[in-house]
This record gives sequence, structure tokens and C-alpha cells, in this order.
Amino acid sequence: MNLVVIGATGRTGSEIVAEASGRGHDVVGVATSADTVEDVRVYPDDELPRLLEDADAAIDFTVPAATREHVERVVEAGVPYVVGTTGFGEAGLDALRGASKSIPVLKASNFARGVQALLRLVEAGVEALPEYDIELTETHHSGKRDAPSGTANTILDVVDSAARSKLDRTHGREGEHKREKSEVGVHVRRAGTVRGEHELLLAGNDEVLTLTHRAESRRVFAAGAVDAAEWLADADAGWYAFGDVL
Ligand SMILES: NC(=O)C1=CN([C@@H]2O[C@H](COP(=O)(O)OP(=O)(O)OC[C@H]3O[C@@H](n4cnc5c(N)ncnc54)[C@H](OP(=O)(O)O)[C@@H]3O)[C@@H](O)[C@H]2O)C=CC1
Ligand SMILES: O=C(O)C1=N[C@H](C(=O)O)C[C@H](O)C1
Repeated sequence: MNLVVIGATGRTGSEIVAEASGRGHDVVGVATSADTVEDVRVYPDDELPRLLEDADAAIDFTVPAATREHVERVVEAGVPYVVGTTGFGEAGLDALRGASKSIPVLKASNFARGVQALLRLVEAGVEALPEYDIELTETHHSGKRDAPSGTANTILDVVDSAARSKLDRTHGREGEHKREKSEVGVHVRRAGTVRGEHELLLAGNDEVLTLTHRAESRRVFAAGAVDAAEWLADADAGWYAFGDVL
């Protein structure tokens, strides 16, 4: 498969280049300037339209503003598009959903298989313990820009759906403030090289249940993203999730 990896010089993009090359795919990279990663050539992003001409799929792990520009090029080329970038506002998400009317788009906030299992466990835990207080804590490396993480927002959406109400997302706590039953606490930590850890805590009835996922390397995201691209290359236009691949 001919694969364009956008964000190829990044922490995650460089792992995706290594994973896809290791599986025998023909890979080219795109970043803000020319480079080489794992013997794969990386081109500046104004060359993206030319590189997409021969592509079977594109994978984008950059920043929301860049992805919003890339999506237009990818639609023009009619190429299946895997998006791992997180931190979009509603307008960015609308642009991706709009693109999925003409090309296959698979967007996931987390390409680790274990997170798919975590989401099912979160749903089951919240449904089983409806009166319990819920607090979410996520920890990532100090270079991460967006907060809370995309995965944290996905978990919170699952919590709302399982609780059948939109809980008030309370970001950190300070000063005098009694916890309300309608709150879900959201706690963000940025430190060192932590690859990505998410913990949902449910507490009540003199007991505590915690559900935790920890990525131990970025290889797990890279493997999932390449699995998604291989699957999406044969898909019809539409909006897909990582769960569709598994
Ligand atoms: N869904 C998932 O499973 C995961 C998602 N992510 C998300 O992926 C994104 C990237 O994270 P991370 O790898 O840590 O980020 P990095 O900052 O390490 O890498 C960002 C990459 O994007 C490139 N880039 C930035 N702007 C442009 C542009 N306009 N055109 C082309 N390339 C551009 C950078 O190129 P240059 O260096 O040349 O500027 C670099 O290669 C984040 O949103 C993160 O949350 C991360 C891990 C897993
Ligand atoms: O930026 C990261 O590193 C990660 N970002 C994703 C997110 O925002 O959830 C996925 C993973 O946790 C790593």
C-alpha cells in the first residue's frame, strides 16, 4: 500500500513511519519542512497534493489547525483518511464529518486496542454503579499541547451516555466548593515522558473502583493507526471509528 504519513517527524508520526515501513508499505512523510525518518523521505506540506496522487491512504498526526488544512487536500485527491490528531473544536470536527461525505474518514482519539476495551468497561461500570461519584485523571508527557486529552473527552462522552445525563465537567478544584452529585471531576497532569495514562475512579458505598489504561510505548498507537489505514483503504466514503477495525 502507498501511504502518506502527515506529521512524520513527530513523536507519534515517526513511530507510524517505522511501523508501516516494517510491514512492507511504501511510505512517504509530510511535515512542516523536508527531513528523513527511518530512511523515509519527508516532504514539506505544500507538496501534499502531489504525494496524494499515488496514495492508497493518508494518516494524520499533527495539530488541529494543520489537519483542517490537510483535509481539504485529501478530499480533493479522494484518498482514505485516518486522523489521530486530537484537540479539535466543533468547527474542526464538522470539517472532518463533512469530508466523510466524499471520502472514508476514520478518526480516533486513541489507537490503542486496550482503550477500546476500557471504553466498554467504563460503560459497564457507570451503568452498574449509578450513584457513585466519578473522577477522571489523565497523565501525559510535558510536550502535549491539548488538555484534557482526546481520550479523556471520549471517556467522558461514554460516561455521559452510560449515565443518561450530561454531567458537569469540573476541571480541577480550588477553594471552597462542595462536590455536587451532577459533577464529574477532570484532572490533567503533564510531566516527563509519560506516554499516556487514563484512570476513571468510581467511588461510593465505602468502596472504590478504578479502571486504568497505560500506554507503555507509542508503538501501540502506531500499530493501531496502520491497522486502521489498511482497513480504510478498501472502505466506502463514510465516518468510521477504530472499533470498526477490530
Ligand atoms: N489518536 C491517538 O492514538 C494518538 C493521538 N496523538 C495526537 O497526535 C497529535 C501529534 O502528537 P505528537 O506526535 O506528540 O506531536 P509532535 O509535536 O511530536 O509532532 C507533530 C508533527 O506534526 C507536524 N506538523 C505540524 N504542523 C504541520 C503542518 N502544518 N503540516 C505538516 N506537518 C505538520 C510536525 O512537523 P514539524 O516537526 O516539521 O513541525 C510533527 O511532525 C496530537 O494531537 C496528539 O494528541 C498522539 C498519540 C496517539
Ligand atoms: O498526545 C499524546 O501523546 C496522546 N494523545 C492522545 C490523546 O489526546 O488522547 C492519545 C494518547 O493518550 C497519547
